[in-house]
Amino acid sequence: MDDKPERRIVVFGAGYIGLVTGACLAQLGNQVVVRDIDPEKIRLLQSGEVPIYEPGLGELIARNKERLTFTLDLQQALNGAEIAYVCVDTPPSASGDADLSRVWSVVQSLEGASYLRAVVVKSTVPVGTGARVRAALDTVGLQHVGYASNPEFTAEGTAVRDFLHPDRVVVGVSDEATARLISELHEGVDGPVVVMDVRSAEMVKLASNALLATKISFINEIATLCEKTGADIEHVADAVGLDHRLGRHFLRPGIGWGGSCFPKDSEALRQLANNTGYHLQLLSAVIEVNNLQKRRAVQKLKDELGTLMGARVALLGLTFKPGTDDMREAPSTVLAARLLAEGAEVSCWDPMARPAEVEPWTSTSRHVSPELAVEGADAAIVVTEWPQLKEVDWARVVTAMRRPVLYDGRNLLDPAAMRGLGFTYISVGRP
Ligand SMILES: NC(=O)C1=CN([C@@H]2O[C@H](COP(=O)(O)OP(=O)(O)OC[C@H]3O[C@@H](n4cnc5c(N)ncnc54)[C@H](O)[C@@H]3O)[C@@H](O)[C@H]2O)C=CC1
Ligand SMILES: O=C(O)[C@H]1O[C@H](OP(=O)(O)OP(=O)(O)OC[C@H]2O[C@@H](n3ccc(=O)[nH]c3=O)[C@H](O)[C@@H]2O)[C@H](O)[C@@H](O)[C@@H]1O
Repeated sequence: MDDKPERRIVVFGAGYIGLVTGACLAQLGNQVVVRDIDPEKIRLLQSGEVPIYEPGLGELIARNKERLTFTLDLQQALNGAEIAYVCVDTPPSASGDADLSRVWSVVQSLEGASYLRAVVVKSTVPVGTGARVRAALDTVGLQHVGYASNPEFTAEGTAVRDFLHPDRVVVGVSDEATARLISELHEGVDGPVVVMDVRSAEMVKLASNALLATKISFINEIATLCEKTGADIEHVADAVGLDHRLGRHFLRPGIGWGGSCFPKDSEALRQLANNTGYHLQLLSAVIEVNNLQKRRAVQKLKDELGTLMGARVALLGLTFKPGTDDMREAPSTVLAARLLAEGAEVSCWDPMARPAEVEPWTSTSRHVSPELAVEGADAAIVVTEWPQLKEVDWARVVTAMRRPVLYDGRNLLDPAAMRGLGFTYISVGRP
């Protein structure tokens, strides 16, 4: 790593991916400028604060402050930059296809960047985007600049570790020089660099997320069948997962997958197929199973309580998984909307969700502890498996609730112990 040249890199986007990419590339010995168009994010970063919660990120940024700067200013960002990383968001558009407007805006802004040798897209994009970016670069006079697709596989909550110790780094290129440049940038990263053509690299990303989502929806369907047949999904998943060809990862049954990526990327892949005239039947079912999983939870409470009209239901955990403050497409958002539509009153607790993202549920009251959120409730749902929920004094909670109905959407708690305390305890796929 010592004789590796120090590169000047500009990263576009100071979000979950851009910040981790920028900080890790600085840690690997490069000079990095992260550029965003959100003045508040840049203000926070310039004053030493990190606008998102990602374990280890704040420390990494602080450790590399000599090599890592943040700016709103495009010219300052491009000044001397040899490599431009595109890490902007690619949210779903009204048609379900990925909205690439932010990617195009970055590509247009590169015109005149005279030191540039390569543009690298890390944002998740439809297959074929690279060819369009290549054409756009040619149009703005950057024919000599190489192009690489370098999709990101990090998960929120473990992103810094995932970046520096990945299972693989995928690099899609069409020329040798760019392949060498991007491979060299990854010296010091503890994982194999796999080089391929651009379209295949773009497909690896979408296929990986779709397969992970498929595993979860599959185990959730088997869990439903366990409920109907008296089998226990935890035994089933453990023993199925012991087959090394199948593995235990992503066989955790629950209330459904959410987050900023599985929902949007599975829909984008489905639409990508539709655009070619091919219907991805399996993936469509995977998405449908996931949608049903959240509705089934509400129906189960309805079965228990008779009606949800006027009932008070506590949501325990709001973020799409523990270890993050990210609420994008979190199952809690669907549960809250469904409960409110049924006429229930919703209370909630989460240690990390940002207040602004909970505010839209106008009739929701947020509490500082799970104990306060469930007080006087007719039912509670464990939505996110925050470790704090393991520490709750459930013996006290059972007496504080109006009706002690507990739906454990993450199979976090012990069924026998909870029933022993007097809860009407329902979990996913367990007797
Ligand atoms: N969040 C995650 O764990 C993962 C995300 N990805 C992909 O990475 C991409 C980025 O995702 P996140 O970081 O989560 O998004 P994010 O929404 O957290 O961050 C995107 C940032 O880009 C900024 N931005 C928008 N237009 C810009 C422009 N023209 N110039 C500079 N900055 C601009 C936004 O202001 C925002 O701060 C998406 O395509 C996502 O699918 C891939 C793997 C994991
Ligand atoms: O493209 C992305 O953005 C990222 O999407 C996921 O990462 P992330 O969304 O951070 O979170 P995961 O840990 O994968 O969890 C996603 C959802 O699936 C749920 N899940 C996960 C695993 C499981 O066994 N069961 C299950 O219900 C989680 O609760 C969560 O709602 C992938 O794991 C990353 O590899 C990928 O880079």
